[in-house]
Amino acid sequence: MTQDELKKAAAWAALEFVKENTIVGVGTGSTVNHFIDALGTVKDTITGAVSSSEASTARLQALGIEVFELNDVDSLDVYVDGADEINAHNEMIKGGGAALTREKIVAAVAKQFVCIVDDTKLVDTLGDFPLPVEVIPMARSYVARELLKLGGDPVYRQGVVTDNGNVILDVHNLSISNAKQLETQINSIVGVVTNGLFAMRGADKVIIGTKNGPQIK
Ligand SMILES: O=C[C@H](O)[C@H](O)[C@H](O)COP(=O)(O)O
Repeated sequence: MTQDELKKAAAWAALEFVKENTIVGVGTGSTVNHFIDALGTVKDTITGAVSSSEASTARLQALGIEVFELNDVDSLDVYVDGADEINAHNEMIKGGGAALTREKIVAAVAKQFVCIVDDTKLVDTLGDFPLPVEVIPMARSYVARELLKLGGDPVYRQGVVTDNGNVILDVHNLSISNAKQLETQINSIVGVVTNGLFAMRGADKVIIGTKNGPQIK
């Protein structure tokens, strides 16, 4: 099976966590795109979706799924999203597609975070994937200097502007032994909007696409 087929298998398996007559929290990325396709097949049984990016919103609406503003929704039963890396504690690096901040906000509202990944995303230690940090544009150089002090090598993601009008620094060469601590530490740098560590609020369930079929843990 190709990596994309593994992503698709994990994404479709997430339908089992979607309850009738609810609003579903929807993440961003190539794995989630398969989930949106799956959601399209049950669109008449759900109330709609809250989206974590302009890209996912466009895809949901193209399938005729109503997209609600998060501010108009009190709670979400489930949030389904992919990850760039995930460890055995269900802590993740996300933001490869620059959608990390809205993803973290929608995830915070959801009762359950279901992470959908192919098995190449499983790691022992987070940090091989460069950690995305969303930064207010005028703070970019200052934040980069502070990230250097933490032992990382920040690289400006040229040409990328987030849905919130900000920029991304990708921090290379981090070997992350305490993800919760680093998440908090980076978020406390002035000018950082948020970083792509999802450790304080990790995944509750993980669906892994494997060649033997989707595994849920
Ligand atoms: O900003 C993007 C998101 O965090 C994605 O969920 C993450 O990058 C995984 O994306 P993909 O499913 O395309 O590997």
